[in-house]
Amino acid sequence: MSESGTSGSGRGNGPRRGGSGGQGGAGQAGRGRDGSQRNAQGRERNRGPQRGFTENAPSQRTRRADPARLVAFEVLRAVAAEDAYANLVLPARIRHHGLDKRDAGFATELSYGALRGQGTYDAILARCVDRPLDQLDPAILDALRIGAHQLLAMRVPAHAALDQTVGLARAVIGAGPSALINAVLRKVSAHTLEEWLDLLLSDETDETKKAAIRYAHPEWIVRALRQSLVAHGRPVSEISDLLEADNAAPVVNLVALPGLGSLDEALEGGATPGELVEGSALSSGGDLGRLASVREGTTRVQDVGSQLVARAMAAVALDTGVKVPGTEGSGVQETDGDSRPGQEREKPAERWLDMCAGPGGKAALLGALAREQGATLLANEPAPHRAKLVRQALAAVPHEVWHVRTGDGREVGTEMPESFDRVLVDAPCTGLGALRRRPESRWRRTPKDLTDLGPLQRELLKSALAAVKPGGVVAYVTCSPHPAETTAVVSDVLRNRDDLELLDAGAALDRVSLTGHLDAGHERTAQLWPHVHRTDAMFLALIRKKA
Ligand SMILES: C[S@@+](CC[C@H](N)C(=O)[O-])C[C@H]1O[C@@H](n2cnc3c(N)ncnc32)[C@H](O)[C@@H]1O
Repeated sequence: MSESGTSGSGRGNGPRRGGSGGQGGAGQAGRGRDGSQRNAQGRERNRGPQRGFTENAPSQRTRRADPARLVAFEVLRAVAAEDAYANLVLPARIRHHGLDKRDAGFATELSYGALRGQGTYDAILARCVDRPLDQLDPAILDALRIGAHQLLAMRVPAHAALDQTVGLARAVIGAGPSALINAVLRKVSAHTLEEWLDLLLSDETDETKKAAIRYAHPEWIVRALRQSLVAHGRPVSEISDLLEADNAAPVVNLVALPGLGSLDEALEGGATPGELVEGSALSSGGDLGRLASVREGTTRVQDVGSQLVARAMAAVALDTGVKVPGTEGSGVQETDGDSRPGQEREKPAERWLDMCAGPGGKAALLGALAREQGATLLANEPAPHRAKLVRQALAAVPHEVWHVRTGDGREVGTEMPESFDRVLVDAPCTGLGALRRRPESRWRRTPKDLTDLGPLQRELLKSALAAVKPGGVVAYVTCSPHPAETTAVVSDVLRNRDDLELLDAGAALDRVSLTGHLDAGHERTAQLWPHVHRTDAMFLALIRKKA
């Protein structure tokens, strides 16, 4: 453990309401660098004027960069300057600097929290800097964001947050800016996060602007998520819970590939059985590489929402032309014509297609399910490096079950018409339903992404509908709840087509869930939510081509 006050890390969250700023986490009592005592929640910090800063001038303070803070700073710099993804840069920087487990946790919390909370922190910093933030050197601004997150949302003693952030700036930006950083962070530390929010929001009447600052989301995303709640039949009053859920670090979910993997080792190691879908568990944290089944690839990290939609696609009834009266369109109650007693016929193996497979999370689960059901899977992905990841993901599934195609999904419908029994279109989307997973993405996305992706999403769905056999089912999935990429795509593509029927996706999800009542369905499509189901906001529509 470093001596730099990193022992007081909170959980991997963005800014939170509440004076202590921290919730959850180990919260052990400890002594800071200056010997000050912290209680179990680290609450000696955030006391405004009472806090005992060292009176040293910045030039007399720490001159070295604490490795955990340096990692966080490098992550923020790579995200801002190189358009990097934090979740890819962070592990590489942690390895490069050889951080131990605890410092790695601190660096994760600091970098993810500072990135998620950027909107709130920038609003606070703007009150503490004597010029517009965009006139600051971007590296200084990133150092200030790191300092603000420590001061306002982590259980780091204020003096350590200041001293170490100034030390970091001296080491990596230069001596000049350290006085500015010191002065600004002192101003930031004069209030708790809740006090800052009161100050910032006291004169604000616009509810969108208020939510944007309080929950650190761009205003357009606040509006988009409100619209999404309404479109999927949920009360708009849930918006605060949804925005707050985006700021919580997601628990790592595991899936044991059916028929191939086992969760025993994970459960013995402290994982908790998943409550929503069979074969899943909530990881107890730590290095998952310690689990042999994870190393083999038979147990994988996968959001429960992804597991549910993949299982629903694999389980939904195909239209074999034999109907049970009163169950038309349910997608779950029709009998399989081939399985009637006394009339058994050799059933040809089903062919499944995962049209947008990279990096292969759902393909691995579908491959395992296909093996169990005697089906085969074609996993398609146009980007060669992602197609390689799909092969790696599928490596644990016997090779005769699957094949990876590197190509454009829009061409599959014409190249392989009416060839597949089940098709998954996990369409490229804005990812507005997975903001908690990608801390920087909310600041990177723009409303234009929604309009740009629309034509591709429609073409992929049309291609899938051309590729599916009569009686077969297409699952259209996004990790976004926005109506422009969910319900609007489905209704546009289904318009004027009497050969297609929308199955009840909510019922199909219920059927593969452990609870049997997810309450995700609305007008025959289904939407999962981080604040309701603790999953990514996955959308599912199931479209069957009439036999
Ligand atoms: C949401 S991701 C799929 C995630 C994947 N199903 C999984 O569970 O790991 C969308 C994928 O679609 C791919 N994609 C983009 N354009 C495509 C196209 N024209 N045809 C097929 N796939 C495409 C992207 O490269 C990306 O890998």
